[in-house]
Amino acid sequence: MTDLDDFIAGLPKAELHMHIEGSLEPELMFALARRNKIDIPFESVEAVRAAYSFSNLQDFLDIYYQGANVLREAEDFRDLAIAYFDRAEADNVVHAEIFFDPQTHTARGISFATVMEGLLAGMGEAKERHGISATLILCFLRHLDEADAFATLKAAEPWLDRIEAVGLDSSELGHPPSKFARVFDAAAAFGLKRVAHAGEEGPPEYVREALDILKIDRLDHGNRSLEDPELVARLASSGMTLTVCPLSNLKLCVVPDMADHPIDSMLRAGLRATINSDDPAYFGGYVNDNYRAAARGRGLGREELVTLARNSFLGSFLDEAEIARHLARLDAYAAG
Ligand code: HPA
Ligand SMILES: [Zn+2]
Repeated sequence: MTDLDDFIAGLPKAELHMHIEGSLEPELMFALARRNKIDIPFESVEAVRAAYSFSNLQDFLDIYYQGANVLREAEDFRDLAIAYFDRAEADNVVHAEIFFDPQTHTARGISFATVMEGLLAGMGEAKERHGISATLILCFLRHLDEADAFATLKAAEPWLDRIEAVGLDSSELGHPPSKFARVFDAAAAFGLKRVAHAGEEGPPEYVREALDILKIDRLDHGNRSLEDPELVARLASSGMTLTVCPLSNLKLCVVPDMADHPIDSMLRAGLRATINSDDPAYFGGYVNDNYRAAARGRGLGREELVTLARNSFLGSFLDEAEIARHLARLDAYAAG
């Protein structure tokens, strides 16, 4: 490990863009398949990993939804969450705002309650064991229709005190944010915060829709905003947080090479960019791997790394006092 790797390892950070179903490692996939007596179309853990070669977002999503099929019981969701938090603790993640995709499970006959009970149990144990605070972001699958999203919001009603925000994920192209205008309005009326994936593969116009129509509090990915200088200026002046995912961008061919990643351009443009792992089991690394890959690819130094970690707290949905507490720790670390 280099000095910079060590510095990244010790940096206190929040993770704001991580799909819990995307943290399902092949080893756990096999263990759950065995426990639940489910056939999976792979011979070995190595064969699963070998299948993780993607040329775009849809390529990945097809295999990601297939992987989630082993998740059946509340205990499975708990085990999944615990595995993520154990790994996150090793990366000095002190706070995590986690996406989950209820429709991936309810469509298979798994109840909303089963998913919630399992995830909440894992989050409770993470708090106890590691002191990691965590909240949940319910993502609507944008390839499904508005009625399905509304049914999901309805199923979430008994759990709203344990859900921080709604989000929007899955196949972006052809499914603009405006498709979910009324669902996001309804979520806002429940007092939920709003985030959306936009500008990963979709055009800058989708980012504008997410801002103007969904009234998002945070932008997931947002890479293609950079094609539109006026949009960049707007995102910068409004202090919008972008949850950027470097290894995901590389694996899904959003960037051709880490040397071409725009993370430092984003910072120079005044954007509040953060670094996150997206789907760590599928993209070859957890959050510190993402910091390291970006640092190597773009020659980031300590100052930029501290800014990225600072942004992760500033962009979180924690209250001001908690943010101040985390920033004081971060400043103490950065001062050596
Ligand atoms: O990066 C992503 N984009 C869209 N949907 C997703 N679902 C999991 N990860 C992603
Ligand atoms: Zn994502």
